[in-house]
Parts: sequence; C-alpha cells; structure tokens
Amino acid sequence: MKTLTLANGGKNMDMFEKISEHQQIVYCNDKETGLKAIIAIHNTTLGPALGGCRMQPYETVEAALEDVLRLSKGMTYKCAAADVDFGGGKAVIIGDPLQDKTPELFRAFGQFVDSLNGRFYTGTDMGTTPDDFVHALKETNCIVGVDEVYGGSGDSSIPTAQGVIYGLRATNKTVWGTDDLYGKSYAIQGLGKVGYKVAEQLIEAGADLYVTDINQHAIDKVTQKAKASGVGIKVVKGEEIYSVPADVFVPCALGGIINDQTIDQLKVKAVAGSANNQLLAIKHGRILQEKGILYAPDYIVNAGGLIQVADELYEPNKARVLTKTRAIYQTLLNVYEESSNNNITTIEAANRFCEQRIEARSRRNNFFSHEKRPKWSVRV
Ligand SMILES: NC(=O)C1=CN([C@@H]2O[C@H](COP(=O)(O)OP(=O)(O)OC[C@H]3O[C@@H](n4cnc5c(N)ncnc54)[C@H](O)[C@@H]3O)[C@@H](O)[C@H]2O)C=CC1
Ligand SMILES: O=C(O)CCC(=O)C(=O)O
Repeated sequence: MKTLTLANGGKNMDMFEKISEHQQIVYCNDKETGLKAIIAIHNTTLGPALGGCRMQPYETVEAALEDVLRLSKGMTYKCAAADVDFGGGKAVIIGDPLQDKTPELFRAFGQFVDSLNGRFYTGTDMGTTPDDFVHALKETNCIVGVDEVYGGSGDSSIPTAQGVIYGLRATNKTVWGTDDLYGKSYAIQGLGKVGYKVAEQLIEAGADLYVTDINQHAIDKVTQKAKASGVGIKVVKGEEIYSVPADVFVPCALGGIINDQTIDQLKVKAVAGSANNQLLAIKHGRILQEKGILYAPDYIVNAGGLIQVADELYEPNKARVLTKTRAIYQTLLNVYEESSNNNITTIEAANRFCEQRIEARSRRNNFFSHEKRPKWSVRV
C-alpha cells in the first residue's frame, strides 16, 4: 500500500487512524429538521453497502461514531457469512426515538442516503421502524424493509427473530445434544421488534423465560402472552438479567453487554441473541470459552433480516428468504465445529470463515467485461 508524504509528518491524523478500516464516513447535518446522523461504509468488496439505521440518544458524537464504525464492520462480516452480494454499512441518527422523530427528519435522512447514489442501502435497526422509512423512501430508492404496500419486503425483524430461533436450536444441540427449545430456560434482554418475536416463539415452544426491558409496555405484552400460554416467566430489573439461573442468555437490545463486569455474573451455558456487537472486545469471546459458555457469533445468528432486505433488492421471494435463513442453523454448527477442532473461539472461527470468503469472492468481483453487466444491478 502506498503511503503519502504528509506535510506535518503524519501527526494529528487520529481520525483517519480511527476510521482506517472503513472506506467512507458521511456526517449528515440538517438544521431545519435537527437531523444529526452518521453513515459509515466499511467495505464494498462484496457489493454495495447495506445496513440498518439506529436511532439512539447518544451522549456524545464520539459514542455515535464508535457505534456506527463497529456496526458497519459487523455488516461486512454478516453479509459474508450469509453469502449475500452486499458490503458492510450502517447509519446512526443521534436522537431520542420516543421524542425526536418527525417525517421531515427521515426525509432529510433519505436525501443524504440518496446522495450516495447506490453505495448505501438502509432500513430499520434499534430505535427505528419500517414506518419511519416510508418518509425516507420519498427521497431515495435506497431504502429496504418497508411494508409490502410501499413496495418493500416488510418487517425484517420477522426473519431476524426466525434466525435467532435457528441459532438457539443449533446452540442447544451443541451444548445438550438436542435442538429442542422446550425444557430449557432463556434470559431475554430487550423485548422490542426482535426480542418480543423470539419470546413469542419460545413461549409457544413451552420454554421458561426471564425477561427485562426498560419499556414497561414491552414487558406487559410478553407477560400477558406467557401467562395465557401457561409458561413460567419472571421479570427482572436491568442488570439482574446477567445473573439469573437460566440456561441461555438471549441479548436482544444493546451491544457491548458481554464485558469484564457481566461475564463474572453469567450462570448460563450459552449466549445466543440478536443484539449486534455483543462482545465488548474480541478477548471476551476467549473469556466466555474459558468459563465453559458457548457463544453464538451475533452476526451469524441475527442475519435473517439482512437476508430478507438483500433479497428484496433483486426481487423479493419469501421461500428463498426462508431457505437462506434456515441455513443459519448449519452455518452455526460448522462454526462450532471449526472452533472446537482448531481450539479457537467461536468468534475467531466465524471471522476466519468470513475473511476467507471475502478474499475468495473479491477475486471474482475483479473480473470485468463489456458483455457481462456487473452483478450488482440492484434497485437504485
Ligand atoms: N431489527 C432487526 O431485524 C435486527 C436487529 N438487530 C439487533 O437486535 C437488537 C434489537 O433490535 P430491535 O429489536 O430491532 O430493536 P428495538 O428498538 O425494536 O428493540 C430494542 C428493545 O430493547 C429495549 N432496551 C433498550 N435498552 C435496554 C436495556 N438497557 N435493557 C433492556 N432493554 C433495553 C428497548 O426498550 C426495546 O424494547 C439490536 O442490537 C439490533 O441492532 C440485528 C439484526 C437485525
Ligand atoms: O434488518 C435490516 O433492515 C438490515 C440488516 C441490519 O442492519 C442488521 O442485520 O443489523
């Protein structure tokens, strides 16, 4: 790689060091609507960047940047693991999803997405819903996951939750020798779009639950469902979720929740959930392994939504989405086997598999001829 000679000898380049793994960062500022957002494109080797947009009241711009850098990198790996022809990108909007949403804010966001001219496609993540993006869709076609009546493939949290269930089954099979969900207890953190749907399926399977959420309405909804079905449910407050005597921890809210403080509290035998970036640092994968806790790499388990929105950009096909989501079960079993055979952690095994796949695919993507249109002729 060529290194440029910099006038000041390369000092004060901290920001470029921080984003050194990424291709492009876009800061979006719209005075009229109050929009403050960051779009990060990590890698487009496999195709245009694709990733949801999170809305959160970040305390600092640095915290928002940190989040979007980590989330967009995760998407590069998620796309590779799910074998979709897209690259890694993500966006964050700085604001309170309960107070700061307006149609105009999302239209302004759509205008920034459009300015990237097909390099970035986006839809929902934590704090945003498909309806928010109906407004953004008025400004750009690079929106995924809106309702079918608007031409989208619908709520992507449905296949995400389905994928989590396949991930839980593969995890149970590896730990207990059976992929039944029944007979085990699950500690779910976050009962939003994905977490609630996972809880619903676990309740239907007759599993016992521990749950927590900061939103009382979300808790009421799930406890009513559990009671109507006659399964055991215990609601716990905040941090208590880490120390409950459940079999599996299912994080479905924030990232970074597997860290030095929480690992010591965990009593579970496995961690498998939808939250992006569950490990605060890669070393926490090793610490979990040393404690005998099986970790299901998040970006493999939670790829169902990505599979659906990627599919939508070519031509939606629900049967194909289901087939590819079901494959999460086998991909995860392969990762567990690689980890065990090579004495590496499950996240190291998953990362290695994705990096090898990106490297192999990049050689195919280098080939250009006038007769053969680029394979990335997705909706722009
Ligand atoms: N929506 C999707 O299809 C996908 C979501 N994910 C990830 O899954 C996670 C959940 O996403 P969604 O369900 O879409 O978000 P959501 O915003 O619909 O739900 C998140 C839930 O977590 C709760 N929550 C927030 N902070 C909490 C805390 N400290 N303790 C307990 N609960 C808390 C919220 O009140 C909310 O009910 C996120 O990490 C997201 O990035 C990953 C892949 C796809
Ligand atoms: O679910 C989506 O809309 C996009 C996929 C995504 O952002 C994710 O998997 O984190």
